[in-house]
Amino acid sequence: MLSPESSKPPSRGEPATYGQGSLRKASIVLIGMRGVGKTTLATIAGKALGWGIIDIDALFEKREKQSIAAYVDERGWDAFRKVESEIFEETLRENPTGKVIACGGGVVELERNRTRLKAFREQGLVIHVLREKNAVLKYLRESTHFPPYFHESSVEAWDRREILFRECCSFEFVSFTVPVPPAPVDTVTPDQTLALKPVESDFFRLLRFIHGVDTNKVVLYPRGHRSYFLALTFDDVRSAIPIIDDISMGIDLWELRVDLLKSYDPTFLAFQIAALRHHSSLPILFTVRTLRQGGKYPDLTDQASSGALAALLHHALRLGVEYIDLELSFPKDVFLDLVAHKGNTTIIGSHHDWKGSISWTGLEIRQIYDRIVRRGADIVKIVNTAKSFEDNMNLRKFAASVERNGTPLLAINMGSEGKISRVLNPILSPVSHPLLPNPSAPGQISFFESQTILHLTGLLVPKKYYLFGSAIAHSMSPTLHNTAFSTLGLPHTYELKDTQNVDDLAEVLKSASFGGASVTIPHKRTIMPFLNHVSRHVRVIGAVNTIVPIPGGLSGDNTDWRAIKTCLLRSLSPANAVTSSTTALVLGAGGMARATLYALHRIGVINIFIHNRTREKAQLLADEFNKLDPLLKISVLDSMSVPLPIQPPPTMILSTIPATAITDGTETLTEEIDVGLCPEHLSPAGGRGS
Ligand SMILES: Nc1ncnc2c1ncn2[C@@H]1O[C@H](COP(=O)(O)OP(=O)(O)O)[C@@H](O)[C@H]1O
Ligand SMILES: O=C(O)C1=C[C@@H](OP(=O)(O)O)[C@@H](O)[C@H](O)C1
Repeated sequence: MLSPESSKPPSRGEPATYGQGSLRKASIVLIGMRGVGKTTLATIAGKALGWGIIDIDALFEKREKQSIAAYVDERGWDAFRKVESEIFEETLRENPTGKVIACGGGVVELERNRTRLKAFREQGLVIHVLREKNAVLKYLRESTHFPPYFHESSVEAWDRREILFRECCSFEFVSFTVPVPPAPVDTVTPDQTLALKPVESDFFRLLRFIHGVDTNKVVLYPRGHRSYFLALTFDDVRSAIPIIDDISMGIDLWELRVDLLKSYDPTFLAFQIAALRHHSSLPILFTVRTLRQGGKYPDLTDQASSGALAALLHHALRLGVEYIDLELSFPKDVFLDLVAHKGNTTIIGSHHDWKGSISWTGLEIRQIYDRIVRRGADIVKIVNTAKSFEDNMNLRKFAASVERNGTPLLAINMGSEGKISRVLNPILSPVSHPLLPNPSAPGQISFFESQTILHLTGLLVPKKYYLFGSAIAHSMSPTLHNTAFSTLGLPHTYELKDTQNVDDLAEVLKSASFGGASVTIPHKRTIMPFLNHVSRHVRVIGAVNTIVPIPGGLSGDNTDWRAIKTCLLRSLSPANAVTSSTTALVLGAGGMARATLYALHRIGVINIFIHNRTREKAQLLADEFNKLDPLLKISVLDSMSVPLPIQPPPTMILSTIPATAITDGTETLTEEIDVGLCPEHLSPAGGRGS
């Protein structure tokens, strides 16, 4: 979101894959069945966090100077468990912070270990790792290094232990099986970590959420924009995966209607949530509706059924869902207990009235709102049923009356006469999609329909968006943006504004219909005097590529560096995670090179070489950035045909020069430059120095 920002220079040293902020150092303990990938995940996470990695199985073998299989064969399981427990206890005691600890699969067999894990959970993180049963059992069948269990099969041990892992953990993580190149037992090779990149990215999403570094929440009321969620009404969420790109268009959040799923088994649910997360970055709302509430979950009739619901909702917290919906009619103790343990999960307290027996103008509706607030919900959701069109007006008046209360309200009317209330509701409006099996509530409309109504009723004003630049006829931006607008039902347009003279843009910038612009050469710097604010990134990079009108004027930002940063982080494996010896090579010393240096600085790369046709320009740029942060060591590389003067070879090589010449038909604006790379720059070890 663009906003006027302070002139404070951004700090460096952002961990390469984790993000900045309140990085808590409490150690992470990984538990789970044999072969699910605890050691592998500990290696990936430890490297990316820059934390120590401890594998308890490896410690055992080191201490006993014998393989676990040989030890168990010689002295039996009880003797093994005794020593394992001592090592486990010692490891947890001595490493409360800064370590990722992989436990042996049988650690939960002893009650004292389980008690220890539960105690550890209070100060650190105990994460239960899961993987597809078939894939793990296949691995176990093929592996020869495990001692056999005496009294049961792997499957029996699995089913029995799963309950114990769940009982002892703070969170659960599904490590989906990806094809990995083979490696010796209990080792994780660089090629494997690269193949396991999707696992790393799933795991860090969970970690960022748990630690509050990025809780992936929908921004409510961002400058008048509305937010939407789509209720997934499948009995198995994997049915949504092939259409996920289509159905996610325009929405901010998934609602997983858990009551409609074909099973409420905790492992099935863990895989359902993980599958959705694996394919979409949108946050998830976990909703359970009972039969009486219009859903499919059995009605609560006694203590046992309330207990089962409470367990299901607690499981949602364990899965780290971003939002949970709690009905006001759920037992009060269940509601309050969930609120007390919510961590970074947002609680939506909801009330549904299928008959429309409560009026929006009476006292009772206010009492319902207040009761939900008193229970500790973060957002109140009241769904009534419209009997007349006027009920929608009364709803909006009620919403206005509680607006200053502080707890956001999502209020809609069901039924055909209530449709307009769905359009007018500003936050988290439930929408349907034609590709879904059926709407989750009567009167639900799609995102596209909602935008069309907003436009036709004058509530969504058409805006004009532009690309400012010269010789831009080839740009794909109009096609991209206009396709998005028409697909989403938005009335806006995006067009090219092709000019060499920046003053030609003044009129467009002042026009009431101006919605925003992308900026390219030659205006990235010269546009700045026309703007009221520029972001702190722009101040360092010295170029604007995005203009957004905000209250109080025009704001300029630079998103080039973000794209470069994202691209780099996506391709860095934990094996070549950024350290103080990581080196980067940048070609070119123009505007894009500035954004590149900035992106490198933000991910913590301090050793940078710049090569440029004109040496002086590269030197000026290096000097300027070196002054920004004394830790930076940027130097000029005179020739591309010699190796870098320091080892290891560059982990990243970034070209900021045009791949082809750019002309405007008459004049060559930039030439095509052929840069030959020295073979030593392209180390087969990818900058890992080996
Ligand atoms: N997500 C995954 N996809 C594919 N293979 C995996 C995954 N996670 C782990 N593996 C592989 O499974 C095997 C067991 O992993 P390991 O980390 O040793 O498990 P654990 O420590 O839980 O016994 C290794 O061969 C590893 O490469
Ligand atoms: O399941 C078990 O009882 C065991 C699992 C192994 O650990 P991993 O799960 O780390 O492979 C290892 O501790 C030992 O073979 C016992």
